[in-house]
Amino acid sequence: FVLEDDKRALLDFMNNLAHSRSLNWDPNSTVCNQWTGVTCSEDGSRVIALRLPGVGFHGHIPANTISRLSALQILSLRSNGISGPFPVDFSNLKNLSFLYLQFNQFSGPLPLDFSVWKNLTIVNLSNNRFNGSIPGSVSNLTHLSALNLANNSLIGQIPDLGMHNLQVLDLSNNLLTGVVPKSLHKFPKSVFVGNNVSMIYSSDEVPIVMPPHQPNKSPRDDKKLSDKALLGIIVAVSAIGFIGFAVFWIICCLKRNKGDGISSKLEKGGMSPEKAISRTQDANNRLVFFEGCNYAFDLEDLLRASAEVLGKGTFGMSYKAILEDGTSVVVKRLKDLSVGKREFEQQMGIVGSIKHENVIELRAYYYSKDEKLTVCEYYSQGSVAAMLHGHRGEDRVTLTWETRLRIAVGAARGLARVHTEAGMKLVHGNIKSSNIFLNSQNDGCISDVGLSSVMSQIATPIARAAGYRAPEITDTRKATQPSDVYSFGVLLLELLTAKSPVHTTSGDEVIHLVRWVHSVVREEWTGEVFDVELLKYPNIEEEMVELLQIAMSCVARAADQRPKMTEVVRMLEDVRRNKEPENRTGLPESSRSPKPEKFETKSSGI
Ligand SMILES: Nc1ncnc2c1ncn2[C@@H]1O[C@H](COP(=O)(O)OP(=O)(O)OP(=O)(O)O)[C@@H](O)[C@H]1O
Repeated sequence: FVLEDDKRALLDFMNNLAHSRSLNWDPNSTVCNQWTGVTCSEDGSRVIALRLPGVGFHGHIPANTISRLSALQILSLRSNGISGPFPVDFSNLKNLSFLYLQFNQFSGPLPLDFSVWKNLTIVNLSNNRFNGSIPGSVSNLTHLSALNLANNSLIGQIPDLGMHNLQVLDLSNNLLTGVVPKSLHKFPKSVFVGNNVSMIYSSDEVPIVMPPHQPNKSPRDDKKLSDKALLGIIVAVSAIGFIGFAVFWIICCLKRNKGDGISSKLEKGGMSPEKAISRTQDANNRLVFFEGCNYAFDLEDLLRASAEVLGKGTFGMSYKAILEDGTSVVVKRLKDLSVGKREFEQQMGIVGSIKHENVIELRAYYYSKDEKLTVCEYYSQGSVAAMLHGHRGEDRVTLTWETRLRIAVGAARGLARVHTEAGMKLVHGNIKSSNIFLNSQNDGCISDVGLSSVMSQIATPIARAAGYRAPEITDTRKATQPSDVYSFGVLLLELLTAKSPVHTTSGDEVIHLVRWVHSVVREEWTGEVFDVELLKYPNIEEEMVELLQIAMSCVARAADQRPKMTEVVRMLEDVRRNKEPENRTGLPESSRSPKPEKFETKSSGI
């Protein structure tokens, strides 16, 4: 077997199973490093893990596809809509250790002979429509540490699953009958709840009958229930599910030893475990992905991903989450939305449709009563704010003039693109250096598009945000395209001066960057404005002055005197064009704006 065979098996699988989100499995690219959800062995010779949760697969798993990946150790097809029987040919996957098929629509009996998978460690087949009995062969799996068969329609007696390593078990909400084997009495009662089984305790020999089975509820059934009853059921099922899931995932996380999950981080943020889990259990509240998103994850992935707090922003906490397949994403937890679900979805729909190299793509969002999340890619170089104002020690990398120009031009192009959306009406509303990142070409790109208009008014303006706000803006939700231009002008000043929009001097004097630049320029000490770090670059003075002029036109006090973003892009490209021979916009030489003879500012009245 060689990797080429595995590649063909994967392509056969993808091409023969319908899926609603596209996978970046280009036959001409390298399987091991580029294909979403695929992990290879260290020597790159075989595929050892396939993780494709939440890809929108539906239909039966095509025969003789995945089963050809004979070196496969991890298979995760969770949270799809896969139907049909458990694939018989999976018995060829002799090295399988982790099998996650939960939240699908598999039906029919479980495989009779589990002993073919000698290495199986974690099996999760919960939330499907499996029926028939639990095969006794499961007890031959000596490595098995977690088995979740909850929320199926399994019948018959529970076999003696007293394997030494089994630490997590969930058989709840099936149609099981009879007496729970003694070897399983070490597990909590919640493991068996929702069946018709009894437990005989050796101490008093009194049978305890477990509550009867509650059939799985589909969203269609839910409609028949009153809101109160529904709430009750959700809370009850959630609480039961939580215990099983929590223990199950704790084991997984401990095994992977990857640190705190985002779920716990969210809970620390003030949400009760029941509420947190009711989110994961509610099939209607799925992450909404945008077209072209190659990510293969679902809410469950996010909640259990290893997470790190990035910081608290104006609209809530941001977390970096590392998913099962190693992808890093940023999850922003939005607090205090000012709009309802429909308006939020509409706005996210507009933002998610923007595909531009200078706009950080919104990959997915999530909306429920308790939680509103947005998901975008993680930019490892950090924000422009961190680059400009972060650690100034010896190991600090200074932003070169070339980089600053690339940031300015890129961010301007991104913002100009945003302004063309929603019938030329979309507003960013929160342009600032902590929302600007560097893309793979080291060009600036902007994040947090369109959030300000769906969030509540910020009661007490945060000083760092206030420095970017146009003078006419009193309500943060009512930002306009001209006010975005003002904020962009402040960003340009920040790039030129390396000073924060509002900062204090050593004598505790509060300095407002725009006013300070105005006063310095008015006194004709223009040279004093620029970051001292820039002075080491030869022959850039003229360009710096040009950039300063553009910045000053953007921060004009009167909104109608500010240029449009398309104009700003053109002016910035002209500055850059002087550095590069190639013509970036294709504009003829004659249409470029003339270079200033002498630095002049438009009267801004500040
Ligand atoms: N996509 C991303 N990649 C890397 N870091 C990010 C990303 N998005 C946000 N961050 C970082 O996470 C931290 C918190 O971001 P967040 O956007 O919540 O707050 P902010 O930018 O400080 O303020 P605001 O909410 O007003 O935008 C910031 O340091 C920000 O630079």
